[in-house]
Amino acid sequence: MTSPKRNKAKIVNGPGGYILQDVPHLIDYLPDLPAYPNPLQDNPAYSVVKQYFVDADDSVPEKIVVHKDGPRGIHFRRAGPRQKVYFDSDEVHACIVTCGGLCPGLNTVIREIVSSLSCMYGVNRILGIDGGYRGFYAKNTISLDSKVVNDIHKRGGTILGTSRGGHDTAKIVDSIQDRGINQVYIIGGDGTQRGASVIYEEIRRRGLKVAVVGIPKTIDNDIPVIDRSFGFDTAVEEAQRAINAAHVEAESNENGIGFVKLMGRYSGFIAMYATLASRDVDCCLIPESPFYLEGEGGLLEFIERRLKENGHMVIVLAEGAGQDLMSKSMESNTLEDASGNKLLKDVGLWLSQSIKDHFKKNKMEMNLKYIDPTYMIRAVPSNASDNVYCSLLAQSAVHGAMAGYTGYTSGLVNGRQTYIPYYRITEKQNHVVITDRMWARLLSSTNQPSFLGPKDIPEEKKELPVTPLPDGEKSDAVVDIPPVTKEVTK
Ligand SMILES: Nc1ncnc2c1ncn2[C@@H]1O[C@H](COP(=O)(O)OP(=O)(O)OP(=O)(O)O)[C@@H](O)[C@H]1O
Ligand SMILES: O=P(O)(O)OC[C@H]1O[C@](O)(CO)[C@@H](O)[C@@H]1O
Ligand SMILES: [Mg+2]
Repeated sequence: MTSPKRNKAKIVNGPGGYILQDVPHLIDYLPDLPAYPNPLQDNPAYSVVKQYFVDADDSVPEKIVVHKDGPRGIHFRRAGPRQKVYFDSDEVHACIVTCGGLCPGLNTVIREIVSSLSCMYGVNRILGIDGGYRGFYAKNTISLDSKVVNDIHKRGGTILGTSRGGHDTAKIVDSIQDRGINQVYIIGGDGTQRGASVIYEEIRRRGLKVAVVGIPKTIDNDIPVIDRSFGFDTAVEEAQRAINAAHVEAESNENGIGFVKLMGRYSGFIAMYATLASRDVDCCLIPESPFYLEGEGGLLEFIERRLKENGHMVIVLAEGAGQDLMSKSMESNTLEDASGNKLLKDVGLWLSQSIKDHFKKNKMEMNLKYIDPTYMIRAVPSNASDNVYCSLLAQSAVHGAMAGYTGYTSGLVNGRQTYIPYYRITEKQNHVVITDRMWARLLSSTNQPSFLGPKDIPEEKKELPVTPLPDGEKSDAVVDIPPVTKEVTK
């Protein structure tokens, strides 16, 4: 096996095309750090477990569908407790920060980081950073212990507060250094993980013994590599309530249309899964699948047809869908939020109005009810399945930091907890792949048009006799994990 160059991607190659995309360790740049036996070995809860510690060589494959003669492919380091730790419990001074938009489960992750540090590793100095990255240098900190966080998983939001913008690397690392913090847990989406990566680089440049750990958060499920993000199940489940209401309204009115807008700036996962779960949805519109309004095969023609057939219909729309269509008919929008994310226009209002105008013009009766539950969905506490997921994620994050790993995001890959190097998390976004089977499943469930002409389907898709393994995209592997949803009666 060969080792990588310092400070670059840590890649380990093995036989049969095995590749480990490893994460940094504090001893990569502080080679003389002492190690200690893991205090968990004396923890009565684990005394009965046969093999509690993770084997140093354990790794998890990125793709589990393989061809018999194919290479073994990319692997990630398996998360979990190690025999040796690189922090003495008394020496640990940890902090937790939450950044970006809200997401169900944030409080559960905070609670479990605190519990894991204090109950498993006997750590008693844990700080909460108030209000996102800028809280490191512009606000006071909050002391966290098991008592303070005891009930927080039952609440939505984040007890620490969050924000966009305000990432000043030098000021943040100065604050970490001045306060003597040596473990930094950063919970947030793609932007946050980019910020975490820069913080890690600066800490390494300064030669500090500080572990920087990311925990991926995104209600949109737009973070690549991982199976799904925490809070996503809850969001899909909560979306059912809005879709149910839309269905009731649509059914009770002549030519009723129930129209629901869900979150999903660039990725339509919530809309796709909420549609599949509900079975009441006639049409799902997501950013990845362009559509058009007028003419043969267009959305308006489909709506007319469905109303004639059924007398009512339900449409689910992700907020990022149809933005190009809207900007053709409105002034273009260059506004950004404090983090530099483009601010979207309300496609729901625009599309509802376009549908209303069309029916008015054609003198057809139609009753459209527009429901926008987006912030209500984001603000709920996480459901049972997400609570378990958040807890395991947080425990894995803590085990990794205690074992001296740094510069990684803790994440679930093919059902296993792993440590993923930042560059894999930040290099691209996870999108619904509309030429994959999952989107086809949705189309066959709603019977909506694909809005794709033959020219839009790549040549190789039409001709290949066998399915190639997806290359860069997580594709089926990402989307095949069904969210836990409440049963919905039609
Ligand atoms: N390239 C970057 N370098 C450093 N910091 C960044 C970068 N991109 C974003 N950040 C910081 O990360 C924080 C969160 O970013 P952002 O608002 O984009 O949300 P996010 O983490 O992507 O979450 P979500 O999109 O799910 O709401 C902000 O404080 C922002 O300043
Ligand atoms: O909280 P804000 O800034 O309004 O952000 C809303 C955006 O955040 C997200 O929920 C992602 O966190 C997107 O789905 C949505 O577009
Ligand atoms: Mg983001």
